Amino acid sequence: MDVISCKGLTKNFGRVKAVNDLSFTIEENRITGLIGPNGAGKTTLLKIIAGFMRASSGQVTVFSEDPFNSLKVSSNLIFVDEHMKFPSSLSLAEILLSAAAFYENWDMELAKGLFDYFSLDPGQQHRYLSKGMKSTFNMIIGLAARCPLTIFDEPTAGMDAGVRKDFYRALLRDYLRKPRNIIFSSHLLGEVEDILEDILLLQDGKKRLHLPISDLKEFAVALRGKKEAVLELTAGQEIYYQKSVGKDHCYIVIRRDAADGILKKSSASGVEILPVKADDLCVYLTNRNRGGIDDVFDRD
Ligand SMILES: Nc1ncnc2c1ncn2[C@@H]1O[C@H](COP(=O)(O)OP(=O)(O)OP(=O)(O)O)[C@@H](O)[C@H]1O
Repeated sequence: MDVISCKGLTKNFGRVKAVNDLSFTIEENRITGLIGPNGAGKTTLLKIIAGFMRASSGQVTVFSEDPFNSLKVSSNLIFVDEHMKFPSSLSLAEILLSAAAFYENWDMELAKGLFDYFSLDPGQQHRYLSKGMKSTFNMIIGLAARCPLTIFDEPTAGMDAGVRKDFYRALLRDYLRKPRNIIFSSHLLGEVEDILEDILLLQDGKKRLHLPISDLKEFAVALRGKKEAVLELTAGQEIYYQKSVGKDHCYIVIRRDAADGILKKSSASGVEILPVKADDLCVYLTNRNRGGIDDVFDRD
């Protein structure tokens, strides 16, 4: 069953198309990573899915309903981001108690376990938490709420590397115990790829890729060797990334399935075939300049 379905979804802000003709479906009980560079449209898409914002055109259904103004969607969803607000008079311990009364599937044991593990102070007020501690507390609410649709929009703002690692592990452990629909947005795939099942890669509001993470890891290959040999082998192929290596060598990334014939010829021409890491590939696919930052310096 599809939990989320979008067809031709578009959101305009004046002349900016934050979400541009987006079509995809998300099946039940998946952890999907929504990945893309700054301004790709991740938050806008998540807000439309959550029903906080109406699309300009196209269709979106969540649990088979239009999420905008839907009680069914809002009561089955939690949206975790750095802007989460709680009543300012409540302490953290009181917020946990109110959350327990509010969320049907709330797991207080999990909430308290994580709360103690991260050494949060029950008497503290949310607004006085440091940035990283605020994100940690919001993440605890997001996990313990055990909502059928759990959306994390860049949830790790301010968290140090150790807390981020613990959070990813906690998310995975809890998901395995209680599978549900989780969408997790991030600029960086590298840190989160081990917990994701699928990835939806956005660029300029458009879908660049939507596939299982295991397929993404096999999606492209790099050819490295003498410039003329690599250019000859990759002639006519769509090049995702290209850089010079030393004076007369180069490194070019192309799609693996386009490279079948090339792979056979490569050893004869002394060209190496290398795997491409999933997070590097996402950066290459969403970078407007095929040579990355080097393009700025290699103009002449
Ligand atoms: N309320 C708004 N009014 C006008 N433009 C907006 C508004 N919200 C978003 N935008 C624009 O829409 C585009 C997509 O923004 P969005 O915040 O969805 O991207 P994002 O992928 O979440 O970015 P980031 O990773 O930097 O948070 C950007 O060009 C942004 O400036």
